[in-house]
Amino acid sequence: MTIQWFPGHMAKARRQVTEKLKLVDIIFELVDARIPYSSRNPMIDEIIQHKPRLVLLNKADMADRDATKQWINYFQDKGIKAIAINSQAGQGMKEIVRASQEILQEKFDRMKAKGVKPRAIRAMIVGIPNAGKSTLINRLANKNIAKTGNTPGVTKAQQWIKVGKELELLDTPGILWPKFEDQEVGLKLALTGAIKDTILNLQDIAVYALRFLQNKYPDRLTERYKLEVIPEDIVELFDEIGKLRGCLISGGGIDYDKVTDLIIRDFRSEKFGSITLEYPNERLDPTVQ
Ligand SMILES: Nc1nc2c(ncn2[C@@H]2O[C@H](COP(=O)(O)OP(=O)(O)OP(=O)(O)O)[C@@H](O)[C@H]2O)c(=O)[nH]1
Repeated sequence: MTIQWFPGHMAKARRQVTEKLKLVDIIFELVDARIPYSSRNPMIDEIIQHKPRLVLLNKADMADRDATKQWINYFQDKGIKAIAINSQAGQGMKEIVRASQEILQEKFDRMKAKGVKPRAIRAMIVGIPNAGKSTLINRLANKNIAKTGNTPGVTKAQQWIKVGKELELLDTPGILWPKFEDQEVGLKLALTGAIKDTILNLQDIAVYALRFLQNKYPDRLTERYKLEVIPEDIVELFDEIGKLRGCLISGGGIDYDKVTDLIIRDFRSEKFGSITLEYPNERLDPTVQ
């Protein structure tokens, strides 16, 4: 699915989330653990207002463990609970329920004191395209998708998925737009697959990946392509990888398109290992001192 975020789309996406806010106790904000800053919706705080939230650092299996810990602390410092999960393998699912209960403990205690009958926590997942929303919903539903009846009192019928006795999840997630504030954010989104390749120049994405590896993980780059040295010059680096990998055009020159595809594919399929593309201490968020 190609999503083009025009102002009208953004307004609609926002309205859809806003409409459902009143139905839930908590928002599960799903972000990509490799780019927790760039994969957050820039207006999320404004959109969800004071609704309790749990940040889920998804695809933690593809991210650097130490970086993920730093991100959890970063959110904690902002007063937001965050946990690392792997929706594909179903890791962290119990933790989601536990963390939600912890966050909502006071609210539910108050309800109990007022004599309100105990009920399951109601939640909704929001996130940018490709963050893993459907994968997480399927995991939490655990194949036994037990759609409950419509919630009375709302004009449009809502379907809820029961997750054990403790949690009910809206079956349609809120899709929000990513940040488009600068080129680097765009490159990170493209490299991790959050935006369609056609939006950005593929070679720019591959160059970004190579530069990142050159700086942060030279050993992994050397090891993957069996490089003797890593040329500083990016064209030379493309040439070297092309030669070693046989990415050649018929006359014998380097086929840069092939090298480009190779690098992007290798990154996405974790041939360079688990990698986080941004750290909280890089002062990415202008609102953070
Ligand atoms: N390695 C890994 N891959 C994941 C994880 N969660 C989701 N994926 C993969 O990420 C891709 C996107 O997942 P989806 O569940 O389709 O994402 P979505 O947010 O529903 O995407 P849209 O429908 O575009 O909004 C799929 O290829 C999933 O298999 C995870 O925790 N680890």
